[in-house]
Amino acid sequence: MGEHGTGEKVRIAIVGSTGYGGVELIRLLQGHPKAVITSVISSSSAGTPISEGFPHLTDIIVQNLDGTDPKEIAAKADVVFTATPSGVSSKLVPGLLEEGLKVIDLSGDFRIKDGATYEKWYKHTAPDAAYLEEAVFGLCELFGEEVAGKDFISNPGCYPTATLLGLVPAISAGWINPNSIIIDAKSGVSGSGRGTSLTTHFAEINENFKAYKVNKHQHIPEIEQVLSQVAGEQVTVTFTTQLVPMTRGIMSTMYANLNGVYNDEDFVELYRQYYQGRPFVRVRDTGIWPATKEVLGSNYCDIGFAADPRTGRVTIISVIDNIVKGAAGQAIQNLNLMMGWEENLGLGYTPVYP
Ligand SMILES: NC(=O)C1=CN([C@@H]2O[C@H](COP(=O)(O)OP(=O)(O)OC[C@H]3O[C@@H](n4cnc5c(N)ncnc54)[C@H](OP(=O)(O)O)[C@@H]3O)[C@@H](O)[C@H]2O)C=CC1
Ligand SMILES: CC(=O)N[C@@H](CCC(=O)OP(=O)(O)O)C(=O)O
Repeated sequence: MGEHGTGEKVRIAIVGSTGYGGVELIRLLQGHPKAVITSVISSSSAGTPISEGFPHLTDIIVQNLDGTDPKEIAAKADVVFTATPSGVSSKLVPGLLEEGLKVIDLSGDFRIKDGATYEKWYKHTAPDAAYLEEAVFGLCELFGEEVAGKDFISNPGCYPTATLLGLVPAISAGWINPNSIIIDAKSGVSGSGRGTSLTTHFAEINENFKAYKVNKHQHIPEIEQVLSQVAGEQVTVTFTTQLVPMTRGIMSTMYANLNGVYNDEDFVELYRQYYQGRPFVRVRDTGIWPATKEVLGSNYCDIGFAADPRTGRVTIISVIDNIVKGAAGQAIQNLNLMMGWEENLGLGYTPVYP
């Protein structure tokens, strides 16, 4: 067993390794100095080489895909990432935990602490309350200390990651009215996973820009849960999601009423202080707003501001790569924190540009 401290690598299994999140976990973990992938898992293609479906992994991952039996996974791995759809993770994870595996789940199944709220937004049966309680919500920059030493982490959603990193410092400081927040968020199409659908096929998305799930998106309760905790009062937000014709990237543009007179420099200073020592949040100088390409392929979240004394509002712009900081990268950041390693171990990717 490759435990921390023995000099051996920690053995990793990836369930859902044939999806976008799983394939990105493979890419990023290949360069991790303390972890080694020992099992890539598929519920539909077990027994075949992963390079059959993903030729870019030829000569990189040579073993065949394994099946989903928890005992077999536990025989090969110490930590398992479940990069599986919501409604699937809730059924898989309990068996994996029972086998003594450490689990990092990428789905929305264990993020919402109240089962009834989860069922309302996700339309799936909620996991048992004991698992919801055990799961640590792994938004690393906010709850990293709670992740250390734990066995079960629920990785945050892509939109909530960009949005919460953009809003929490200003709410914590009392600079904005938490119940005035409007979030206008855009995502590349990979955010909806590898499966094809009418909304995401080329002719529908190319040279197009469309809103979806307006006021009904399943990430609303996740965002409100954390903002309410930080604000110390019930917070509700207006949240609009839009698909843009690009592969990766999320831009979350947030508007809120200011509680006082603050300028751009004040915001830059507040956020730099808040995220001091956190390697993956970069706060832009005034007047320089982030773009999705500036974080592409990396675990960075870049944030910029425009405070407007004329309207009494601030605009906060936050960008991430949805599959890295919004999924696989943050999941590895959680692995690092869970194991007591440096937060940025194996994650020092420079953004791909252009
Ligand atoms: N894409 C993104 O940007 C983000 C995704 N997420 C979340 O991460 C998770 C994975 O997303 P993503 O990779 O995009 O999704 P994909 O649809 O691309 O992949 C999901 C994978 O899950 C596997 N799967 C499906 N059913 C089962 C099952 N019953 N048992 C085991 N495995 C199963 C499938 O592989 P197979 O058929 O081979 O088993 C499939 O490849 C989801 O919960 C998603 O919401 C979170 C943040 C961002
Ligand atoms: C572009 C796009 O379609 N994105 C997806 C993100 C889904 C996701 O990540 O789902 P959970 O976090 O809830 O598991 C969506 O908006 O539903």
